[in-house]
Amino acid sequence: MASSPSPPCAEITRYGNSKEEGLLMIDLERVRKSLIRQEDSIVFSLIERAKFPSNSSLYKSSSSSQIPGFDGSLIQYIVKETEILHSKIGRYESPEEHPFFPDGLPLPLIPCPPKSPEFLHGAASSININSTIWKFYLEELLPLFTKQGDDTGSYACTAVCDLSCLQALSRRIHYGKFVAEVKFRDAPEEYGPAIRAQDRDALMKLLTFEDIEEMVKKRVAKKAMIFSQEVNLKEKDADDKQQNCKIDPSLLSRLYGEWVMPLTKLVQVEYLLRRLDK
Ligand SMILES: O=C(O)C(=O)C[C@]1(C(=O)O)C=C[C@@H](O)C=C1
Repeated sequence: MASSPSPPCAEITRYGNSKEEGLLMIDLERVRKSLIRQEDSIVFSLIERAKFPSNSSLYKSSSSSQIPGFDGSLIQYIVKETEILHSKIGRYESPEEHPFFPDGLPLPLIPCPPKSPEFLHGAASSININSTIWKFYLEELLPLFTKQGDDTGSYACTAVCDLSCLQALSRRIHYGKFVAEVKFRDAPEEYGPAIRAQDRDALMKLLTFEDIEEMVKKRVAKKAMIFSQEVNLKEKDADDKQQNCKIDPSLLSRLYGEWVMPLTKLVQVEYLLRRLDK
């Protein structure tokens, strides 16, 4: 009975025989499953980025001086140009995707499937915190999990890895919109008064589950350890596995505890504040 979703959301399935009766089925368990799956992409993309040194010149304006007519760093150039291409093929028609440089993006050149009933409130499209994600990634995260060094020969590959990391983090953090919508639908009588009072603190309290956050932090650290092991056919002991990690597992739990979950919650609050807008 399930037909493919439209716009192309990876995780949301539309049920029903016709467009009119189609219902978007999504619950907290399903949303959390998606967040768990997205952890894999984040951990893998960070492992890939950690192969290269910090390459800090890549993030300075001078790095793109040879590109005519472009004012910005090489990483900005690569992300901007990639987003132009992705926009032409309809990537940003999906409510799960958010560009880092939204101004002046071209419309899709290929036909996008007709829109099914929106799951999110219309105000969702006005929420994009990628400028905050960009800043924390470049200024706080990169110095933590890359080794100091400059290798001009690897700039392009480094930037491509940065792009994957940024996109994976952005998708996960903005997924807070879906989490918030599900929570609101589950308990409108609890969220309604806080929304009408525009009470950020009350909303934050309502949507926070500390036990889940602890579990998430432990799980991502474990994933970092497992995914970044050298796979060896000979059995290794646990200490050995820990030492050979390509990325420090405790960094992953710190990343989630200090940035990923707080920013996901910020997106949830921003969304809920607008949830009853007409
Ligand atoms: O699972 C939830 O309920 C969420 O809102 C997601 C999330 C997270 O970002 O992982 C955020 C807030 C909660 O405190 C727990 C976890």
